[in-house]
Amino acid sequence: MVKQTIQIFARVKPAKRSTAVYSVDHDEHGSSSVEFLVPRDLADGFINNKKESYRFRFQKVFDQGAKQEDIFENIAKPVADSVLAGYNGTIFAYGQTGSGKTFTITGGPERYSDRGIIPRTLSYLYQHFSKDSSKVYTAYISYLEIYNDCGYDLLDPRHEAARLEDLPKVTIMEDPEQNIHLKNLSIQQSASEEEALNLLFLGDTNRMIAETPMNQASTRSHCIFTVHLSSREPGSATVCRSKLHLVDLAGSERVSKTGVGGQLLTEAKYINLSLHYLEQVIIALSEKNRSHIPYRNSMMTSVLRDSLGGNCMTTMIATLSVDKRNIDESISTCRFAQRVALIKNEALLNEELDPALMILRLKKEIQSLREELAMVTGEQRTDQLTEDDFHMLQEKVALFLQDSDPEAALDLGPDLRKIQHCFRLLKGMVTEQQCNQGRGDEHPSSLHQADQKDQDCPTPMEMKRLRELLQQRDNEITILVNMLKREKKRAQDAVSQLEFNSECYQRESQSFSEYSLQKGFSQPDADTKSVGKGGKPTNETLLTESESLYVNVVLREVEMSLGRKEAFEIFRRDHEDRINIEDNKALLKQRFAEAKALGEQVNKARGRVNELKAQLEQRRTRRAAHGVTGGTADPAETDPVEEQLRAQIEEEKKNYKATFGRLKALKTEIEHLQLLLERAKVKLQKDFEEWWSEEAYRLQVSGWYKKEALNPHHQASGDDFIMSQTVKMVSEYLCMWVVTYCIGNAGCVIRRRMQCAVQSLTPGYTESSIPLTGDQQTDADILAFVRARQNLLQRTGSSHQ
Ligand SMILES: Nc1ncnc2c1ncn2[C@@H]1O[C@H](COP(=O)(O)OP(=O)(O)OP(=O)(O)O)[C@@H](O)[C@H]1O
Repeated sequence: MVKQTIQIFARVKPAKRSTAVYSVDHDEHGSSSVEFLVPRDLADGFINNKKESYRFRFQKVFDQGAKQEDIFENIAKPVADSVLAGYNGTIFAYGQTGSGKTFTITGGPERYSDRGIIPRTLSYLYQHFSKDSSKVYTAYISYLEIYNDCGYDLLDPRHEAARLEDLPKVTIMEDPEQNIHLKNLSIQQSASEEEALNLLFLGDTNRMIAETPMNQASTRSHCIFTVHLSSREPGSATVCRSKLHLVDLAGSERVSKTGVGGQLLTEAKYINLSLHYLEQVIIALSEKNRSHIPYRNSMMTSVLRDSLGGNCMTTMIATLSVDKRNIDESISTCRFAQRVALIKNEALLNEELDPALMILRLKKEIQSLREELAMVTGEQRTDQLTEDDFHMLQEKVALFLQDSDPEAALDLGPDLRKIQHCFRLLKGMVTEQQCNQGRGDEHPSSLHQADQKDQDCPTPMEMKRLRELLQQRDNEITILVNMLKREKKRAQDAVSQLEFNSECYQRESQSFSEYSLQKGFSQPDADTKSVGKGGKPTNETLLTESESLYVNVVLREVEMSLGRKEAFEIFRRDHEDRINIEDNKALLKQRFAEAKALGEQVNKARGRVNELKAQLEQRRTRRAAHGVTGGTADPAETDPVEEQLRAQIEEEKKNYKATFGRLKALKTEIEHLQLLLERAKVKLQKDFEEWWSEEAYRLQVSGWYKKEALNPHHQASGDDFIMSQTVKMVSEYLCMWVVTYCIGNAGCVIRRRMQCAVQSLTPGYTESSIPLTGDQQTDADILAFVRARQNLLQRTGSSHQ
């Protein structure tokens, strides 16, 4: 058992504005402290008015310049090591909103170097798994979000289709030993770093998708990313199980400071309540002689029960913002950390005997003892083996070769005939493999076969792994092909939808004019029929209005669909993340080129090794032949040429290994960049959808407004009404186009342009009342369009009279 207090660290977020006066000191024992100096006039609220200096001690304080790598090396790596050794570990980030919790735990969305604790820890764990061949490791992952004290599974694939509230809630169950179990939380196996990162990406994307302006889940929810690890030595029945929780808590600011109401206030209360319960648990734990710890008050404290005062090595990172206006919250965060530092945890090595493995082992032992006995007592059989026996033995040998367990045995019973047959089978396989290797030597790409013939020919375990890798790649290809097919279909659908919409538009315009002719709007007495006394519309007028509204809606949909694609292009161009996306794309391209160059280097090194090996082989054969034909050279004597060739081979091998290592690291970076780009794409799409529906709504409202304003035309002439409404609609449609095409070049915010367009269509506007963008070219375009529109209106008006 390891007794340890919770380790506390602080990280200061780089400040953009003027900062408060603070300093960070490191002492000779390796710990450090942060001191805030608060001038009297700034000290308000809960801060003691008389005190001006606040000093807090931490294991280490990371000032503004600290890199993500430093944070991982100093904070996360020791915890990951203890998790690998079989202890539970937790790292949680605590601090006010925007102080850098997510940046520290998950990382920034822009650069590869901004990867946070989770991706770096995953990388570290999987590297360890591949290096340590003394144990068999298995990793599972879960990702829980706690929002308004309800739990949600971030790895639930239904996230994309459903709202957060509609998803099944994760609930807490307790067994008689008071162990916590989470119902509805999936735990997914992850065989590689790539799979684990994909799960992290899936969870983060789900979290982002569930966000709405009213539900900024990332700020208001707690997230717990957990790696469930189990390890055992091959053949051993003792399993070591440990858990690593990486926790991003919700913002810790006080409700009064957030200045929110309604739904946000409810959320803020929940957050504060759960953080308040966390504080209560921490106070209770730091008090001596407290028997009851109120873990059950909130879901978060229940889930983290082991991490707080239990069987866990826990580390807290206090994230601090040193902007002047945030200083009180930073002091409050530090105070909280000081209390946390008093909590003692007792971490146990989580070893247990797996009963199933134990039974299996004992069964095997009994069986082999029986076989031994049969051999000793001479119970041998002499009749011939049947075809079925041969078949069964072949299968057994195949299974035996595939088994990754080095202690696996061929279970043949006390039957010499079977044992001998299996030996024959194995001999046949080895001979065949040697023949293949001989052939493979001639091929430059068979480095491993040729190069490591005598040292490291692939073991059955490696073969199995390669086979699985192949299978996985096949699956990935299938998924990608399906995705491509889907995308292609979607593109085709979009084109046919576009064609359909323009047809619709033409048809509707046509039917609209036919309809208006039928309804007699072009006849001079039409208005007397449709308008009742006092100018009030009769039922017939109302019917006409609802019909025209229908046409109006169709036209709007048409114009939206037609403009959507172009609008998306412009939206994308103007989006705040564009520069990052472009940078990442460029970086990805560069990395691909680097990877290609490294791949070529690897291949060259491989080729050179094979060439040198062939020379070595030739040299040996020549020397041997020379010895046989009675030459003078002594075969036992060392040959300097051979020595040199060997040295060159070693050198090339080193070169090959180093380049291959670099290529592998580059692959991880490329995969990460691809994930960053994918996430940026999802965000862009989501932002666009929001903006687009806002604009659609705005246009709808403006349509209603104009229809109301056009009501006097109903009374004057139905024909005028139809004409002017059609003109308005068509011009609005044109406006959308002009706005998206012409003005787009100016690079101004598209929202503003749409507002200009909508405002220019409202009755009673003048040229001078049109809001302009400030860009000369753009403003000239807007004014030219508005004038053209006025001319069109006047011309259609006069030709009508
Ligand atoms: N150490 C840092 N270096 C550079 N940028 C940082 C750092 N810490 C935070 N940021 C940036 O500050 C912004 C806010 O950080 P982050 O989202 O991590 O805060 P948070 O505490 O998780 O907030 P919330 O409670 O809303 O989730 C982000 O844009 C992030 O990239």
